[in-house]
Amino acid sequence: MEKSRPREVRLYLYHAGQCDPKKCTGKKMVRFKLARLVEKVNAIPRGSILLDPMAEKALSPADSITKGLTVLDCSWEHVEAVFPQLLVLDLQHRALPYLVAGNPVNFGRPFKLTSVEAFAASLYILGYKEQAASILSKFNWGHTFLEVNREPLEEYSMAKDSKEILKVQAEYI
Ligand SMILES: C[S@@+](CC[C@H](N)C(=O)[O-])C[C@H]1O[C@@H](n2cnc3c(N)ncnc32)[C@H](O)[C@@H]1O
Repeated sequence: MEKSRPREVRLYLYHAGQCDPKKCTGKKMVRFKLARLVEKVNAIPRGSILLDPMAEKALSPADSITKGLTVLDCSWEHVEAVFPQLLVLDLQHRALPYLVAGNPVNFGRPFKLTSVEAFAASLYILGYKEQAASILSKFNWGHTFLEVNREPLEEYSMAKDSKEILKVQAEYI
């Protein structure tokens, strides 16, 4: 029997305190109660998907999101040091496939997404398109992310598994 699908995905933000909280998209999501702030690394829900730009496996519709989705909001300068430390925890590390930033600071830059963009891309790929649009709607540039990535996002959301995601990605790189 098919597992029941939650109506919305639970979103968790672990904030490493390395960026300006006024500009941080993750902190803004927490203020709007769109994501729950996790204060300690050990409090990240076990079994949840951790969006890790260095992960070997790509996120795909085959992933189970029943335990939720976690973004680690840290400075890009520290990504290579921070993520490997979390490999000891029971989390599903997943990288997002090729997508470009839609925010005005890094517009058009591939792979390096803000926290809200990473959440929205994941939700879209996992079939939670309304929730993706809803979290982006709190940012005046948010709709741009979906507009510039609509085609790959649609294709990724129809992929069977991580291998198929990589095949689709190859069309765009
Ligand atoms: C490095 S932080 C920077 C956040 C930025 N300070 C902000 O205001 O949104 C962005 C986080 O989003 C997730 N993320 C971004 N791009 C990603 C990718 N290509 N694959 C997987 N996760 C990604 C990761 O959890 C990453 O640590």
